[in-house]
Amino acid sequence: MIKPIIMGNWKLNGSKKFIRNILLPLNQFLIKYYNICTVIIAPPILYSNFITQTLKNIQNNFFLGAQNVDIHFSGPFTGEISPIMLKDIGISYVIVGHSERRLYHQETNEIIAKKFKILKEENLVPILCIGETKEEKIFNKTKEICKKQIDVIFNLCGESAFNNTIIAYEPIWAIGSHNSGSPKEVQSICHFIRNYIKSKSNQILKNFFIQYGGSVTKNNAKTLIYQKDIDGFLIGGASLQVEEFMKIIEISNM
Ligand SMILES: O=C[C@H](O)COP(=O)(O)O
Repeated sequence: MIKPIIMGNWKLNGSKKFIRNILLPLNQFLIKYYNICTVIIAPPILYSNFITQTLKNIQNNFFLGAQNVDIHFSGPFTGEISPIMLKDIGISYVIVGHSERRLYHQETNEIIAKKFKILKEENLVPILCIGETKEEKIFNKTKEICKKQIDVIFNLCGESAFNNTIIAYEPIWAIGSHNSGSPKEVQSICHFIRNYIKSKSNQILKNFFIQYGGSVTKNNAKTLIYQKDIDGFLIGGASLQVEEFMKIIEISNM
């Protein structure tokens, strides 16, 4: 069995107090899971330094991630953060293509592919979010949408694009909805995604993982993580509650 990769995406939430309350106990808790589980937290990026200072002895299985990156390495791009800067402050994993970025910041598949590419050039691990809207699901277009979101990456980055990467399958209708979709249904899409990526990769795919995201809680984590093609979770709301998040980590390692 592979080590589950559990990521908390804090989105636009957090404060110094919140970090102390959540991350100090979480860091301690992770001692138990040394070497059997990878946990990543993506806070608002400006807190990264405060987090490393506060935690001091950060566990080896605990990483900081970022929620976004720019498509440039440097230059006159006000308000942006480059992959070089992320690497410089010790970030290893970066979310790209989250549906909230696609929706509220007009990020197209093409922009997302550029972000994916620049991260790979800096040897950072992109976590590419893909998934369909409710309407697309109703019209049975889930696979078509996922394919499209994947193809644009292959087109820009070549056949080895998905080595050392993660795809987070996040159906948009499931995000923050208290409805994760049935584990069987999620498994079947994750299986499709893995096979599709394998079929388009020119060589044996190395270090490629699939996370599921969308209303993951301690109540549904167990049946979801038991699915063959779900290697971990990308968690929003439940990552903001320390007890709940720790329970999900515990369940994912049973
Ligand atoms: O990045 C995380 C996802 O958007 C899932 O959010 P959620 O767990 O609150 O549904």
